[in-house]
Amino acid sequence: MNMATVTAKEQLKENVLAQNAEAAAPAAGGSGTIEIRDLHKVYRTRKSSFEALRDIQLTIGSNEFLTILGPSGCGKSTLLRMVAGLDEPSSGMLALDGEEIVGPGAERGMVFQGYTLFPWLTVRENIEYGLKLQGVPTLARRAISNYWIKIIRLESFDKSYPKQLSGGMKQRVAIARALANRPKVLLMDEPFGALDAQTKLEMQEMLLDVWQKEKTTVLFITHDIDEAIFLSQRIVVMGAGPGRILKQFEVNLPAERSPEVREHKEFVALRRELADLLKHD
Ligand SMILES: Nc1ncnc2c1ncn2[C@@H]1O[C@H](COP(=O)(O)OP(=O)(O)OP(=O)(O)O)[C@@H](O)[C@H]1O
Repeated sequence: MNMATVTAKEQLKENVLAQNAEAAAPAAGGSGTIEIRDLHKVYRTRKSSFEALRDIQLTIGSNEFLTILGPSGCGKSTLLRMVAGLDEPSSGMLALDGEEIVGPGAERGMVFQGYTLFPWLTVRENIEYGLKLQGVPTLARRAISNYWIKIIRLESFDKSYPKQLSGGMKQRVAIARALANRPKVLLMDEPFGALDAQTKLEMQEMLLDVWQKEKTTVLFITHDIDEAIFLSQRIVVMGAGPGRILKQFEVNLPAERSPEVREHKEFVALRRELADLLKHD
């Protein structure tokens, strides 16, 4: 076989893989709009009850990057768990594209702070996991995982197991695994909280890059003011006792955010305003 034939064959294989990737990955479709109305959450035990969330009203638009910022214990994770369908409201309603959320669903991908990869699966197998469950054929799964492995720049780690990866690498795989299923909504609970400062900044840039390509609605949780401003289009600040929305801020910074944006006067002013608000709550 001469070189030209080999190259043509490889090209053909690439083309088939690419077509499969497009065909197999369900289009993100729908809009990914989340509506939260009159939401209350009370945790009850036999002896006591604790009001974790009071009167939450929030709409998160299609493809919006919205961050919930607030101190420890203000109910951020409780709220996210309800959007994920992992917990039920005591009263009120949550809906995705007009359909009430009554449990978990593939159209909502999740990334947590703790590394939740399957330790017995390789990087590639972790990314392909959800696709396999959905019955996506092998060739198409391979094409999709190739795409994601490239985006998260782990080409030489596709056969590695989670224990062989750094914290940042594991979180990149977790993001790829969630997005490989093409969810309408990506729910992220302090996903970079356990990373060192430099890795955290790199991950924030990677996430913005991916979000701009994928056009998914992102609901992100953090208690890091700079992280919230750098990533978001809108920031919702929550306070504790009981957990409630204090104030919302539009982030009027350019969509393309380079690290220098942190010196922007809008950024600096918003940082000050948010810090004041959190300090006085
Ligand atoms: N299953 C539960 N039973 C009883 N109380 C709970 C339960 N889960 C959470 N809480 C309480 O509800 C409040 C909100 O918790 P939540 O984890 O949502 O806060 P958070 O803002 O995400 O905090 P952190 O930033 O520390 O993760 C806390 O006071 C917590 O103790």
